[in-house]
Amino acid sequence: MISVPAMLFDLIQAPLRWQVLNAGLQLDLFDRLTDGCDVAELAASLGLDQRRLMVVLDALCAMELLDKQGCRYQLAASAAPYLRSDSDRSLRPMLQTLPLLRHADVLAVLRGEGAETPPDLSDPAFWDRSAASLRSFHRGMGVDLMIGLLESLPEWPSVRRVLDLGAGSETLALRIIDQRPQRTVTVLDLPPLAARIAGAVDDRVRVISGDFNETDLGGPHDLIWASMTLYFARDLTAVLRKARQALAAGGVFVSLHEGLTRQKTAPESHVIGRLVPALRGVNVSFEHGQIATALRQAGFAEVESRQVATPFGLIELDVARGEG
Ligand SMILES: C[S@@+](CC[C@H](N)C(=O)[O-])C[C@H]1O[C@@H](n2cnc3c(N)ncnc32)[C@H](O)[C@@H]1O
Repeated sequence: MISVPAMLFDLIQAPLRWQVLNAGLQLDLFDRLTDGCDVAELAASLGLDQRRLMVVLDALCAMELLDKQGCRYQLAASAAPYLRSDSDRSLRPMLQTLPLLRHADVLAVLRGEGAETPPDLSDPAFWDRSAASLRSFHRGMGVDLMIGLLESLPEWPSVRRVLDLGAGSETLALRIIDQRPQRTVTVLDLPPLAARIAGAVDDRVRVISGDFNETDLGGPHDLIWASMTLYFARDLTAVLRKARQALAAGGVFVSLHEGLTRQKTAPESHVIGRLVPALRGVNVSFEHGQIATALRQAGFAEVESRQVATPFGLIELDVARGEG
C-alpha cells in the first residue's frame, strides 16, 4: 500500500504523464520512431526546437515507451504493438477519444462554469462515434481478458452458440470463432453501430441490429455474454429475463460490469474514470451485487459472482445458470 505522502507526491506528476503521452500522439512520434531516429533529424522534420524535444523524448524514455541510445530514440518493443498506428493491437483510437470523455477541468465543471453538454449515452450516434475507440480497446486489451474469462467457465468447451449483447465491435465474435470454427456467434448492437459491425464480418457472425430492451434476442444460445452494456437496460430484470428465455437448456449468462462498493467510493479506477461524466449528470455504474440480485429476480437459479482484476480496474463477473 502506497503511503499518503507518496501518493500525493505522485499526483503532482500524474497529469504530466498523460500530457507527455498526448504530445507523442499528437506529433505522431510513435510511428516516426518505429525504426529509430536521430533527435536532430526528428526536430527538423517536426519544425521543433531540438533541446525541448529532447526533454520530452527523455520523459517518454522514463515512462519506458521509448528507448534511447545516444542521440537516437526508438519506440520500445514492448510499447510498439499498442502505439504504432498500423498495429492490430493499436490503442491509439482509444487513447485519442476516451480522454475527451474522461478529462475536464473538474473545478470548473463542479462550479458549473462553461456550457456543459453531457454525453448522451442513450443516443445510438454516440456509440457509432465510439466505434473505433471500442474496437481499439477490444483488440488492444479487452478481448484477451474476455476470452480468458470465457475459458475459465466449465461450460466453455461445449458452448456452440454465443450471443454478445451490446458487443461494441466484431472483435470478440471473431476471436471466439477463430478458436473453434464450429461455433456460431450472434452480436447484437444498436444501429448504426450494428451495420458497421456487419460490414466487418463474414457470414460466420450473425448481426442483430436493435435495442436489447425491445429486440428479440434470437436463440437458443448456449452462452450470452453482456459486458459493460447493461446500464442501458430500462428494466434490468426484464432484459435479463428475456436473456434467460433465449438460452438453451443448460445455457449460461455471463455479465462483466463494475460493482461499486464502500458507498460507491470504490474501486478507485471506476470512481475516477467516470467522475467527469458523473459531474455532467451521466452516472451509469452498477453497485456490488446489483446485477446478481437482478439475475435471481429474472429467474436464474444459481448466480456465481467474483471480482476480476483487469488492466482497467476491478470488475465483477456474474455467471448465472439454470431455471429458478
Ligand atoms: C461501453 S460499450 C461496451 C462494449 C463491449 N461489450 C465491451 O465490453 O467493451 C456499450 C455497448 O452497448 C451498446 N448499447 C447501448 N445501449 C444499447 C441497447 N439499448 N441495445 C443494444 N446495445 C446497446 C453500445 O452501442 C455499445 O456497443
